[in-house]
Amino acid sequence: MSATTAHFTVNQRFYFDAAHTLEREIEVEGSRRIHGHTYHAEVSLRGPLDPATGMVIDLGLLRERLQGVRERLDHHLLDEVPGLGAPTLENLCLFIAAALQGMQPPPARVRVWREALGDGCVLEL
Ligand SMILES: Nc1nc2c(c(=O)[nH]1)N=C([C@H](O)[C@H](O)COP(=O)(O)OP(=O)(O)OP(=O)(O)O)CN2
Ligand SMILES: [Zn+2]
Repeated sequence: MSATTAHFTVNQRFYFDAAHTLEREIEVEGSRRIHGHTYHAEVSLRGPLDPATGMVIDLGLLRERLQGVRERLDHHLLDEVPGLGAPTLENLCLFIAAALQGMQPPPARVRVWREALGDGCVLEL
């Protein structure tokens, strides 16, 4: 396979601590009470190599964008974050993907998980 036709997937991770409430059909009381989680997120971008740079994208550029996303989530009450909707793992994946609109290459996968609970969500784009 030649370096000019190959596609690569590059990743960047970040984490944030946030509080939320959630309307659920089970564990109703505890979920309605404000409580917090440490969330982890990983974004994957997939694209060809730029032969001039030897990179799909400079990961520093992705880190800068993700820092902006992190600032909108870290130490926030997720219920109040504009554009998020119900503060679920699924909506966090969509929120992060939307915040990366216009990136080249575009995000191919966004994963959000809560390590302590062992639950997570993957958005394949
Ligand atoms: N499909 C989804 N299901 C659930 C989500 C979600 O985002 N997507 N989220 C939750 C809640 O966030 C919930 O807080 C997690 O609940 P639970 O597993 O009960 O964990 P605790 O908060 O009770 O964990 P502690 O052990 O107390 O830290 C549920 N479902
Ligand atoms: Zn929760």
